[in-house]
Amino acid sequence: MKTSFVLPTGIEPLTRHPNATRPGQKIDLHHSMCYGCGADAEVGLRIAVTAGEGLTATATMQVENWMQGGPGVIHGGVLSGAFDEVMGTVPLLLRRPVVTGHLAIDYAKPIPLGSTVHFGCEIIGGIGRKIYTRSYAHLGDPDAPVAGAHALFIVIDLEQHFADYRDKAVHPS
Ligand SMILES: CCCCCCCCCCCCCCCC(=O)SCCNC(=O)CCNC(=O)[C@H](O)C(C)(C)COP(=O)(O)OP(=O)(O)OC[C@H]1O[C@@H](n2cnc3c(N)ncnc32)[C@H](O)[C@@H]1OP(=O)(O)O
Repeated sequence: MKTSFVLPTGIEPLTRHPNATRPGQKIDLHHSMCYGCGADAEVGLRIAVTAGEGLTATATMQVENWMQGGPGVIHGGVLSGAFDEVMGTVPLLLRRPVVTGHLAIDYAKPIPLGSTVHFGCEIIGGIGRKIYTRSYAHLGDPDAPVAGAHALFIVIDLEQHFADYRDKAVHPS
């Protein structure tokens, strides 16, 4: 798939944490009100990410009517959010919390409402606190991708990063 994302030189391989979620199990360490994965979010993508071998994962998302952009197809921003969620979850296999620094999406085909989008994702490697990932999406045939993505995630101190915002957090009612 065509992309203009350029990976920097000097990316080092990274290693799965020994206590990481086992292959085949859902990576389930985020909160229930998350727009990307939360079951209690008022509006959300409800993406389930499953750990794969090594530093890989898979995920699925149902394309619902509220996700419409162009007539009959998913909005590009919704797909972008889905890639962000999938790729942002995979660094948990390193047991390192991250936030998105840079996200790049390549749209290859329109995705119809009612589809199930399947995602594959892997961690390419890292440099210091920077973790690079890539992902692709298909509608059932992995040899026919409909979109791809690359991202840079930055490892954060979870407590410190959200310290000024926790009083604004929304909780399940
Ligand atoms: C929801 C979150 C929960 C997370 C916890 C639990 C995780 C559970 C999984 C859940 C899955 C969620 C998946 C969704 C994830 C989001 O959507 S997160 C929300 C969107 N992202 C944000 O809000 C981040 C906002 N930005 C920031 O807070 C700050 O810019 C950052 C990213 C923390 C970096 O700030 P900093 O710590 O001061 O570090 P800084 O020195 O600026 O940057 C570090 C390095 O990255 C480089 N860098 C930073 N930005 C860029 C860039 N855009 N391009 C290139 N290089 C960059 C810098 O140049 C620097 O490089 P070196 O000098 O080390 O070579």
